[in-house]
Amino acid sequence: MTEQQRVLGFFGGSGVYSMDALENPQRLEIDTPWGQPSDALVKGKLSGVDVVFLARHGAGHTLPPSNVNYRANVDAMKRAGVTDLVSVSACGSFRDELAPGTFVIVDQFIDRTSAREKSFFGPGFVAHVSMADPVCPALAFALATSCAALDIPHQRGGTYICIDGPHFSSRAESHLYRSWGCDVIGMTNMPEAKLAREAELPYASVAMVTDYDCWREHDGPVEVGLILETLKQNTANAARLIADLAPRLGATRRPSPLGVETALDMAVITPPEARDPEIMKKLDAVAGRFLKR
Ligand SMILES: CSC[C@H]1O[C@H](OP(=O)(O)O)[C@H](O)[C@@H]1O
Ligand SMILES: Nc1ncnc2[nH]cnc12
Repeated sequence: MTEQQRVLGFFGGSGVYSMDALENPQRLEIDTPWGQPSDALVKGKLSGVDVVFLARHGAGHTLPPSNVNYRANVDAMKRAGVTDLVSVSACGSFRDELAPGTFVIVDQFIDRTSAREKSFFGPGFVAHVSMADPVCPALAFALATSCAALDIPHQRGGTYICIDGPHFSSRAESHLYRSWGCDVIGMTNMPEAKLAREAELPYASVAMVTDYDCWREHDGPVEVGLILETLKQNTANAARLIADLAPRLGATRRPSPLGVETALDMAVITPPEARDPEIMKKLDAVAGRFLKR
């Protein structure tokens, strides 16, 4: 694959419900075979780069993490022509040095969610994509470089554990996740990152620390009120980060170093004659390239 036009997709998490800097914003009401995405997508330009934005929880934050239709969101991004996906998320921290306000450029995930649809595939079309390296290093590098250029406190790399929520963790769980080597905790990046890989979309996540979860001996429990205070500062930095990231990545792109754009070539196991035609119809966007080969 040679150079192609970039369309940079953003999932805005808690506190990031719009992208005011978008030039010529257009609302895209996209229906998908998996249901409705969280809201209308908004397409526009940032410094000459095509950008599509979607508020993950809806513009009024009406969807709890397990009710977000992750399949519809990723499928809608693909239908909107997105080529690269970046998540901007709030998270709790498991390390003293990752204080509220720090941005972690995640490179690994642990998926502890269960109450969610996790795959576009199933009976009639079986595929096993690799999640060994779930994050696109080129997107992660650009995010970290932007944070450095903007003096946003950040860490390159980190493991994000994803829980169902909506409850925050117990102290015992918080200690357990720390003992597993997790850096941050949130409720949304899984199965989003898995679905992005199935849809052959390079994915990266910036996890913005809002709190220390509840593992620190003398700290009280996590509370949404305290999180919202930190979110305001994080949201302002998220806007600066996005404004810097778009021109840094540029209007054209090269394939991800991980070969994400052809991930299905190595993953699909069901031969054409055994595939269920009904499922194939639903896969017209996410597996469009693979099915047309
Ligand atoms: C408001 S704190 C809990 C909430 O915030 C995070 O969401 P997102 O990743 O979309 O920013 C976290 O995962 C929870 O869903
Ligand atoms: N402590 C925490 N646990 C899970 N999700 C979060 N989002 C922000 N803070 C969080």
